[in-house]
Amino acid sequence: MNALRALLDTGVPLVAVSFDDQDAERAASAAVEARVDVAELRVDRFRDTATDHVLRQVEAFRDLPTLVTVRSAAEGGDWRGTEDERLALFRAVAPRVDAVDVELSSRDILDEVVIAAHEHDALVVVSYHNFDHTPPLDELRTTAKAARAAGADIVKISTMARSKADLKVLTTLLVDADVPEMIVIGMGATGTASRIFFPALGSRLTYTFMDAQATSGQLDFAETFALMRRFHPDFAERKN
Ligand SMILES: O=C1C[C@@](O)(C(=O)O)C[C@@H](O)[C@@H]1O
Repeated sequence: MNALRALLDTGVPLVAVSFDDQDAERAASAAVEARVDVAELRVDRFRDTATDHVLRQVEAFRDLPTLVTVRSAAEGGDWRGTEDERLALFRAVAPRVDAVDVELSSRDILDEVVIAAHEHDALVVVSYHNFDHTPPLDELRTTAKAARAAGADIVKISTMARSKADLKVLTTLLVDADVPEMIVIGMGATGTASRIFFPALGSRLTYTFMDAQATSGQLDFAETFALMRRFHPDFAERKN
């Protein structure tokens, strides 16, 4: 059974920590010790993206559910290789991870990534990021539906929240979701509340960091863990 799916099936909100490839064995044992739910490996931030190296990093996190992200530059990531190389990496990790995250805008490889992941029972997060602003609700709904239609097991929408109105748009998107599984994140300082409170409205995963902050508005793991315990009784119970 896919370990991430089993966790999602409990319905309890999950906390992910994003990692690069620095000292993976140490980072992985710290994550297990801290009771992290999901390790997001940000392969686009690795110093080395050779397949063997990437597979060794994945192996280092074997005791945790793993989610591999190779974020395109177009959506704020550090990937500088070709789309063929990116697809090859997704194919190489698919048999060894619980999930992959691929952007809806990565049209040239999206279908192939979904096929490769599903062939190996890995879940697919189809994502949309907007580091500039939060688009209107209708537009986000269309994006979420397109992500679902593309084969997403989980649709992730992450946009820069600059106002309460933006948070309202994201809240409505999440609450009135007509796609089943969603992760919704408001980035930036105004969005920070969403990282703790959207899980109460059904957002499945909140992202944190242990070493270096990955995105503006993120809280570190320790603070997130404490706040999640404080505001989510089911989370507190699972982490007792
Ligand atoms: O897309 C997301 C969410 C994120 O950007 C955040 O704002 O927490 C962090 C990324 O690592 C992850 O892939």
